[in-house]
Amino acid sequence: MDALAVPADRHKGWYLSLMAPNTKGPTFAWLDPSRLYCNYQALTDCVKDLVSPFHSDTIDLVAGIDAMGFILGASVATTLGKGFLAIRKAGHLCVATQNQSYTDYTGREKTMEVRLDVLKPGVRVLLVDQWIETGGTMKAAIQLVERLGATVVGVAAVAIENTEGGKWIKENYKFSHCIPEELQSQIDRKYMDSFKSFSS
Ligand SMILES: O=P(O)(O)OC[C@H]1O[C@H](OP(=O)(O)OP(=O)(O)O)[C@H](O)[C@@H]1O
Ligand SMILES: Nc1ncnc2[nH]cnc12
Repeated sequence: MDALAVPADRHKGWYLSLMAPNTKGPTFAWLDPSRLYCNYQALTDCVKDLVSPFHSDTIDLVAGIDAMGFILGASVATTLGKGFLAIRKAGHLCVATQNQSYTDYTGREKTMEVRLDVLKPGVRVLLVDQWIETGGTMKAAIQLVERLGATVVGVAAVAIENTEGGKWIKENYKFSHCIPEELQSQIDRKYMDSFKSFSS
């Protein structure tokens, strides 16, 4: 599908067919949702789907995870009329931070960090990232927020894979994602049927 096209029938999750397949091998994530952000209607509908389960929740702040979680997180924050907090990969914040190490789908040990002067008891946070595969990244972000005494209201991502970690998040936190039930198995096998007709 043309990156900027908008179909007449915008069925649930229509924008997922804008995702590009990985052509670069196993050190990269397997699907590329960032192509859908190029399409204004796709990004708008995606963010609407992510916020919809949280309409009756009190949210003080949206936190997004470095790097692609910044795009969705900031869009979610402005849609909700809330501020945005960046959870960064370590080494970029020039202020006092709380750090958390974790392992993600690459199997490599990484560290993320968050500033100390925003999260505190009573602050209710919606965590946003682009994708949850092993759940290692999101679990580390949850730990960071909770170690500072703030509350995780919920977790939002374009997709939550049915891995052990993905299931743990779904069982323990309120969540939202954009994947219709009938497409979840394609997400879990990291190959969308729409890739068969994908042309860039
Ligand atoms: O559930 P996990 O196995 O922890 O993987 C999920 C993470 O992987 C991706 O980020 P990645 O670091 O690939 O890229 P980015 O910096 O471009 O967001 C994704 O956006 C999540 O942050
Ligand atoms: N399989 C995957 N597809 C897209 N983004 C990801 N981030 C982590 N794993 C991913």
